[in-house]
Order: sequence, then structure tokens, then C-alpha cells
Amino acid sequence: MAAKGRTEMEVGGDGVAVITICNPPVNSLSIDVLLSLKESYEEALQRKDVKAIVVTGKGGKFSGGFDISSFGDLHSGKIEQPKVGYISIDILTELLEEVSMACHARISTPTAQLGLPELQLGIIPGFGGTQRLPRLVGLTKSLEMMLLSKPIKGEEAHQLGLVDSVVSPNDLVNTARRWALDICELRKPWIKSLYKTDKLEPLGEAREILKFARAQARKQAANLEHPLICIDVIEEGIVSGPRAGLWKEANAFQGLLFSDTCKSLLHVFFSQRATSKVPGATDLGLMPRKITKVAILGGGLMGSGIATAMILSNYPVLLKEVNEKFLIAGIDRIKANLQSRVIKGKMTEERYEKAMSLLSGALGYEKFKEVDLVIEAVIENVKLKQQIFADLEKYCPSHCILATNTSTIDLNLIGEKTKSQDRIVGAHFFSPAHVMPLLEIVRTQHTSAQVVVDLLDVGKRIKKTPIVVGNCTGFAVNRMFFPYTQSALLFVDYGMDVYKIDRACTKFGMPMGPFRLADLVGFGVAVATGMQYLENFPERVYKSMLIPIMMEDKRAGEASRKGFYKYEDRRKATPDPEIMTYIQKSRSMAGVTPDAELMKLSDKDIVEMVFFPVINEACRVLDEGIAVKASDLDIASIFGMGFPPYRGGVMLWGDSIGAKYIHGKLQEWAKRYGSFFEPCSYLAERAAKGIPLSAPAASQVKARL
Ligand SMILES: C[C@@H](O)CC(=O)SCCNC(=O)CCNC(=O)[C@H](O)C(C)(C)COP(=O)(O)OP(=O)(O)OC[C@H]1O[C@@H](n2cnc3c(N)ncnc32)[C@H](O)[C@@H]1OP(=O)(O)O
Repeated sequence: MAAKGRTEMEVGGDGVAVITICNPPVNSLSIDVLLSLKESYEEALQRKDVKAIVVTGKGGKFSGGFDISSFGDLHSGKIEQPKVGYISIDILTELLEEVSMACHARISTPTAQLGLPELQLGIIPGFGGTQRLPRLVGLTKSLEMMLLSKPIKGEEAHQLGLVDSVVSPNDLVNTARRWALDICELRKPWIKSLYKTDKLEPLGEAREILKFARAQARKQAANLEHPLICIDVIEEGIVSGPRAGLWKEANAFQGLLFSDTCKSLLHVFFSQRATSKVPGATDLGLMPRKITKVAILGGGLMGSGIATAMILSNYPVLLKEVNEKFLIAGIDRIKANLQSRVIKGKMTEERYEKAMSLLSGALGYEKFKEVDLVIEAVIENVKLKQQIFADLEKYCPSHCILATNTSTIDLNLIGEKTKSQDRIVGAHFFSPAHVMPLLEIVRTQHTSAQVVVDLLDVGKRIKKTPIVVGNCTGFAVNRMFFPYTQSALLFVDYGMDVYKIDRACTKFGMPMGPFRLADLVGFGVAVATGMQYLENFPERVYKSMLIPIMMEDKRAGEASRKGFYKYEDRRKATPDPEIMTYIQKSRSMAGVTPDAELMKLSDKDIVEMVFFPVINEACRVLDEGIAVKASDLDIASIFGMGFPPYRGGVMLWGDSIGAKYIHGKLQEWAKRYGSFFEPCSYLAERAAKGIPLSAPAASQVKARL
């Protein structure tokens, strides 16, 4: 049973009561903490020797907000939900004038992170946040912070007026004590943020700002209601007064707390942090070894992206290429990646120079004796990779981790010419590598636990979300999502419209449908990947001729300005009626006639037909022990393929529909359209027994990791 969170109070000779929130790791405000805070406050208010009160947090963190680990118990009814408004109004406003924002002043360190990130969890700021933040920093900035869950640092908070002073960590509590006494002795103003109005725009202007915010919210997240509710609550306080806003907030929060969106986003929050918990690796008490220098082989799109990610996290990088021309090209790509951040204001020139100073180039292996981690990112050629790994074994120190960014080649093949299988591992980045958040750490049956622990640590340091997966064709993400386009191609042969399928998928929440994605990735990659899957999973590859036929006519996707869409001005994808010629040819080669039933399909049906095969493959990935747990595949689907996070990930979404229904539909389609849809045994077993897809499988216990 976790130790109960609490607050401690110490009253100094200066008459200031310092109440400290103690609830590691982030001093979250659990019910215990809030009740303890109430008790400490009430005690302080009754004590004759207390003139002023300061609230702070233990361990260098103030508070991570309400204890979201208790949300699951609230959802399940295991713990009773306090009555509406009890916390935000009775405790935090009436008594305490709320923690932090509703205090009469706030003192911060310059680098502290301040924000109201509740919308990332499908809820809205409670405890009066929707009312106080606009009154402290103004409506526009508060909307940005809340709607984007975007924190700000102490320095900016001070400029905005969210905090009254910024001081060093060592001076924080003493400054707060003096400030509290100054307020008490009328040397500083006694301000209740709830009733401040100087930062609020006049009503007419405020309404325009809110109207624009609504339009933006609808555009950026058409399927989400909580951003719009947040705006409504803020508006209530502006139009009808802050107390009316408090009550609207309390009621709205209550409803959203039990929404599917909140349950899904909470699942994502904790699942993302759980990916670094890997049985047989992180549970052995191993400490990650220090990686002081990294070498990247290959300065192409992926290699330069990986090098960029590394130097952005202050790793010295040695970039090796085969000749001067390619090396310069690789360095120029890295410069361009960094310059793009400078142009967007995400990086200062000074930081750019510092990052570039970490980069050095090489044409040979002489400097490889200094490196601790090598990531190979050359072309997908088995023989070339085998030779490279044999060279690396010769030139690198014996502790050096030998990683490959391959997305299609068996790691055991790559390491075949070495005796270093224990330190060979996959570090599969997603393009662009310095932007996409997911990192697949691919472990063979020989890769040591230490190497996995080391790479998990590097992944975290370069701000990636790492998932540890087993060695198979496509690993987890590409393997799960291979059926995404396969299924869509099959249904086009049977008469469905390419653009209707794409629209249904984007309406579902995908960044793009399977055909727009194929254009983006390029038909060459699609064909090469298809060959890999045909070789390894022949019974469940749909051999559509559509893409090869289009390639014969130099249609190869976005890069060739024509694919499933045409690209006349830059990246704007426009449906292209010309593709009908190719579709008709593909249908005749497939020997299939359009199925009239398919024409009547709703968007929901289309989404099921495209995603149920993905879920089916995800079940196989779990059953084979390639993935450690279902929640890892949820994170993989969201961070690797853009699956909508507010649906919780592909497996949680599958469980919301039910294994039985999914199994039944796949069986029906298998009868009509072939073995591609045949449900796997893992899915069949869960459908028959009525157990969730995410329940651990026997094989997961002895995962092939
Ligand atoms: C009425 C409403 O206003 C009530 C609310 O306040 S709702 C909650 C609002 N707060 C949040 O959404 C904050 C969520 N947390 C974060 O954004 C980050 O954790 C952080 C910025 C607070 C700290 O980030 P970082 O230092 O990177 O640490 P981690 O994210 O890795 O978290 C460390 C462990 O703490 C757990 N945790 C984080 N926040 C909370 C929380 N609010 N309640 C309970 N537990 C929390 C997190 O799961 C990590 O746990 P682990 O076991 O170590 O993985």
C-alpha cells in the first residue's frame, strides 16, 4: 500500500507557517494531501503565533496537480467521488484560496515548469484554474496554455504576472516567507487572483478571442469536446463572474472525468511511462552505462535525423560516410534540421552553434575506438550491413553497443559475420528521426539486458518514447500497420473509392488515410516492404497490382508529383480522376468484380475494415512475444502511426469494441474476400472466452525478448 501523501507544517520565529506538500514523486494532490492541507491550514489559521502562510513542495517540485493515479479508482467506483465543488470551492477557494494560483503571491525558480495540462488528459483545469489563469496572464495566453497543455518556465511566468518573483532554489522559501510577511504587514498588496480584472480584455474583445479559440479548437481536434467545454467555462466566468465560472468548471470537470476520452488519455499517459518497464531487462537491477560518444553511420535522411536528435541532447556525434561528398551532404542535412528550429524560434543561434560543435565527421574507422554507441543507418542492403558490423566489431571498443536503424532486415542476419550478438540491437527511429517521438528498441534472443537498459536510457535522454520489441519482419509498428494499406488496396479492387477510404480514416482521427500515406512514403518503399511481408507472411498478404501498375507509369507517390493524388502546388494532395484507369486494370488483373455491398458501407464500416486487420496483426505480435504488453502497442500505434490518442491506442480501442465483434467481422470478411482477414488464434481465444485483448497472454510472460 503506497504511503499516504500528506503535508507537513513548520512555524518559524517570523510567524510564517510553511506548509510542505509531501507526496513523491511529483507531490500530486491526492485526496489525502488535500485533506491534510486543509487541516494544516485550519490549524495555522487558529494559531496565535502565525501571521502568514507559505505553501511549498518537497524535493524541488511544487506539485504535479491532482493525483491522476486515483482517477482509475474513481472511474471504477473503488473510491467515492467528492461532491461537486467540494475540493475546488469548499477547500481551495473558501478556505485555502487554492494552492498556488489562488494564493496571494507566487514565487518561482527561473526554470520551474508551470502549466495547466489537464486537457492532455481529456479533462479541464479544475481547482479554479479556468478562472484564475486568465485573470493572472490574460485571456489569450491562458487559452494557449490550457488548450495546448503548454507549460511555461518561471522566467516567462514572471514576465506574464503568473508569478510575482523568480529566485534561486536556495532562496525560494525564505523569499516566500518575507513576501508573505510583507503582504500581512501591508507592505505588499493582498490580491485574490479570482477577482483580478486588470488582465482581462474588455467583454467584446474577450468574446472575439473566445470565438477564434473555438474555431481553432474545432479545426485542430474536430472529434474532441473538452477543449470547447473549457472555453465555455472560461467564458462563463468572464460574462457572469468568477464564482459562476467556478461552479460551471466544477460541474464540467465532473462530467469529463468519466468520459471515454479521459479514460483513453489517462491510459496513454501511464502507458507511455510504462514502456520503459521491461521484464527480463529493467527488473534485474542493472544501471545504464554512461554513453559519452556516439557514431552514426550514414548521413542520409535517417542518419542525419538520428545525428540531429543526438546532438540536440548534447551527445557528441561522429558521422561517418563513405566519401567527402556524402559526408558534406550529411552534415548539411543536420545543419538544415537545426536551422529549421532556429527559424521557428525553437532554438537560439548560440544553441545552434553549440549543437554543431558536437558534430564531427569521419571517412574511416580510426576514431571509432572512442565511441560507446554506434547506430548504423545505411541503405537496406544485407551484405553491406553485414560487412559494416564485422568492421565495427574490429574497430570499436568491446563494450560499444552496435545498433542498426534497419526497418526490414533480420538483426540476426546483420550480425551474422560477428561474434558480438550480445551487443547487437535495433534502434529503429521513425522519419524524421529528430521529430518523431517513437523509438523501437529491437532485441534479438542474444541481445544482453544491459544493452537494452543502456538504450532505454539513451532513448529517454533524447526525449523519445522507447518501446522494446522482438526481432521479426516489421518489428511492431510496421508489422501491425502493414494490413492498414493492404486492406484498403483489397477493398479498392472490390470496388471501393480510394478517397472515400482516406476520408473515413482521417475523420476517425488518423493524420492521413492509407493512400495519402502511401504517397508520402513513396511507392518504392511500399513495394519493397510488400516483398518482405510476402516472403514472411504469404498467407496474409493481399497481392494488389495497383501500385506496381501505377509505378510503371512513373507514378511513385508525392515525390513524383503523382500517386493516388496529384501534387500541383507543393504538398497539397488533390484527388486525381486519372487513377481510375489503373484501378480498372488492377481489378481485371485481380479477377474480381466490384461488390455492390461495399458501395453502401458507412465510414464506421470502412474504419472497421481497415483497422480490424491491424488489430488482428497486433494480436499476433503479442502472441509471439514480440511486444511485452498490449499497452506498448497502444503507444506504438499512437507515436509511430498517429493513431488518435483520445481513442487510447489500437488495443484499447479494440477492447472498447470487443474481441467477439472483431472476430466475427474478420471471419465474415475472410469468407468473402480471402485468408487475409483470417482471425488469429489469440483473437479467437479472447473472443470465445470474452476476455480483453489486453489481458496478458501466456506467451507474453515468457516473451521472446
Ligand atoms: C481539477 C484538476 O485541475 C486536477 C488536476 O490537477 S488533473 C492533473 C493535472 N496534472 C497533470 O496533468 C500533470 C501530469 N504530469 C505531468 O505532466 C508530468 O508528470 C510532470 C510535468 C508533473 C512531471 O514530469 P516528469 O518530471 O517528466 O515526470 P514523469 O512525467 O515521468 O512523472 C514521474 C512519475 O510521476 C507520476 N505522475 C506524474 N504526474 C502525476 C499526477 N498528477 N498524479 C499522479 N502521478 C503523477 C508519473 O506517472 C510517473 O510515475 P512513474 O511510476 O515514475 O512512471
